[in-house]
Amino acid sequence: MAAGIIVIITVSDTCYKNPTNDTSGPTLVELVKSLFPQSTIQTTIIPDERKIIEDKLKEYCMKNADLIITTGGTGFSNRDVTPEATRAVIEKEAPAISVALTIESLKKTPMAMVSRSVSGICDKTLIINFPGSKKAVIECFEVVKPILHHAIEIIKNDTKKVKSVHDSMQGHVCPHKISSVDVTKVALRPRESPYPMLEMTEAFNIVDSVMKKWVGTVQQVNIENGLGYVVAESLYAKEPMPPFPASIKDDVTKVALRPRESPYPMLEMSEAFNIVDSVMRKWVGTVQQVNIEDGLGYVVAESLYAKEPMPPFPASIKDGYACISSDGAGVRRVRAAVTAGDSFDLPLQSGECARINTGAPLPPGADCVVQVEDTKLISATPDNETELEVEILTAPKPQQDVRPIGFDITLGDPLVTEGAVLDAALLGVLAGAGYQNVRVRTRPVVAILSTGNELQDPSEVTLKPAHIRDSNQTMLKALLKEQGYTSVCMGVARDEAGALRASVAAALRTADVLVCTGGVSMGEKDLLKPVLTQDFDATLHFGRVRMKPGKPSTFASCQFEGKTKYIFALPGNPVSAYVCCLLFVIRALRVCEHRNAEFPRMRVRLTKQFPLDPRPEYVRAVLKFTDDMPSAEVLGNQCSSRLLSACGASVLLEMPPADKDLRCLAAGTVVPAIITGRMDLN
Ligand SMILES: Nc1nc2c(c(=O)[nH]1)N[C@H]1C(S)=C(S)[C@@H](COP(=O)(O)OP(=O)(O)OC[C@H]3O[C@@H](n4cnc5c(N)ncnc54)[C@H](O)[C@@H]3O)O[C@H]1N2
Ligand code: MOO
Ligand SMILES: [Mg+2]
Repeated sequence: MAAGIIVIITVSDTCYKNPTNDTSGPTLVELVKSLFPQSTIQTTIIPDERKIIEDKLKEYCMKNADLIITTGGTGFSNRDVTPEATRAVIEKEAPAISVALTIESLKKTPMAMVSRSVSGICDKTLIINFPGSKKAVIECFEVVKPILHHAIEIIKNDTKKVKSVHDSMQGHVCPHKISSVDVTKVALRPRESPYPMLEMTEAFNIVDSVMKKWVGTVQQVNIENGLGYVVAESLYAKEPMPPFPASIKDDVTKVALRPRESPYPMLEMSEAFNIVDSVMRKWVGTVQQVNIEDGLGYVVAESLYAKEPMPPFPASIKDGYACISSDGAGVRRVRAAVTAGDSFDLPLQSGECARINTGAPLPPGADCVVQVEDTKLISATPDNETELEVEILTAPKPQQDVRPIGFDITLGDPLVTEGAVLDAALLGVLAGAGYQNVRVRTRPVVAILSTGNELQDPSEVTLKPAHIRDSNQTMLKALLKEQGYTSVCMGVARDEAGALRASVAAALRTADVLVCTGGVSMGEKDLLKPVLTQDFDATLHFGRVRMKPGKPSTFASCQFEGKTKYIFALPGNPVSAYVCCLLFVIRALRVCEHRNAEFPRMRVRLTKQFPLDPRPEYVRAVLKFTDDMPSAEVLGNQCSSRLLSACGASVLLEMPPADKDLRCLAAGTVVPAIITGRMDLN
């Protein structure tokens, strides 16, 4: 066997702190040396940290080590995580090795039962876990010794096909076919692609296994900028939430004069939606110009047409030879070469061809392209740098493998029509068509305001008695961003008429649409509705909706400094704010842009039974796509204060209200789901 790299990793907190404690590592080195005298043996000592173990294993797999033997961290204690780290790195498990180790070790000691060794293969590397003691290492090595050479040999041989693809992906040429080809010798280039044609599944597996070895690190982001990142640590509640017992209903005993019934009629959802639509439709948007770099998600306000055809010249679809089709099959003189970006003016004559590349313009006179695979080299210059004659093996048809002028886009074709939403492909089309700027419909400026005497800034470490941190501003800003809208945060207003008045005025000065949370229900500190009506002369379009969560949802508009402003005063409970922002605010913003305001819906199957509320309920859930119909897993307790119930949600299940005949939906019931989030969050 060719000499390779063999790695011994000692996994142990104590040896890491003091390497002189390591006896099993050096013992293993001696054993390995005697079996693989030609190999390079590398050793390292690392602590019992899963991420560090994984990264070390990946690092040596990347270096194409033949064998990695770990010693330590296989037991039952909390810190023993070597098997878990190994399992995360290997692509194929080799369970028989671990079984053999266990059987043989059990003959010596029942303690073998508390070793959880894992063995397996990652690409070209065999990884085996040994326990941590010197004695165990000697015994285990005896067990695997007879198979090591053979196992390593098989793993190496089996990877030929994969290796050629790995190499080509890494910019190396495929070794067994064209490693000797000098790219300047055009005449010697292969007439068949040397790269094996993989099936999609093979390609996916290779991408996965190569990318799995990417050794990422961990970085810290501020929660303001965290949207979409994958969390690298588990975080735990430092305080209970709420930190004090909170009454579900306000204490009504002390404030003699407030109404005992809400004066706001309870609207049905359909009525509330109709009101949002009809009020927001009156928003008079204008048109603004954006650079295509910033255009993603905007609604186009003008139709744009192609100013040039695409391609602007007849272009080759293949790497091959531009020919005259009426010449038929047979030998041609290779008159010249045209690569992409070149132009070529001299017309081809009968009996001639020009070497041509994909995307290059056809020379005048040529009317077809013959791909290189369908040709044979007849003669070349002695240095092989130029082809002189090639044989066209099959008679070409006119226009074969040619994209004529305007094939993709004809001059004057509509590229984008008014009302389209700019996505990645459209922006690419505009870039390709020479449009740098595009006129789009303006969007209302959105401001977010939290209200509540109990709220502290999220950055504050210590909570004052009876206080909580403001989660709504951060959440709503990110939620709007997820849905494609920007917003500005206006801070927290105290539950006092003067403070609310000042904060609302500041927000309305900045924004067209104000989204505020809290202070809209029945408590004596719920002052937002009276402040809006009395101080801003606002029209309350609705103040209560039959929905859960979100019952006291409020929508108002007013004139402020000569402009119409719109206020969504959402309930303070974080989940109510989350759901109502999706259902009302996003809807309103889409109406302003004259877009389809409805989220798409799909039918999904409940995995568990669900008790119904008297109000129609919007239940946060994730979807699993294991069956014909997606199944919906409800994200735990749906209390409107528990924002964890919205974490990772991709849908809001539309649950019907309970009635006397139907109080609970059985598992398996099909319900409509409003698609509000991404389906691929883990
Ligand atoms: N007597 C009644 N009491 C309540 C009713 C009712 O019909 N009759 N409705 C309940 C419902 S339903 C909801 S929802 C809430 C809505 O309350 P408000 O909109 O008045 O909001 P607040 O009272 O200010 O706060 C409610 C809850 O949310 C917490 N909160 C507020 N803002 C934030 C924030 N920015 N970040 C995190 N948490 C926040 C606040 O501390 C409260 O716990 O009213 C019920 N009461
Ligand atoms: O409507 Mo509230 O949002 O049920 O908790
Ligand atoms: Mg309240």
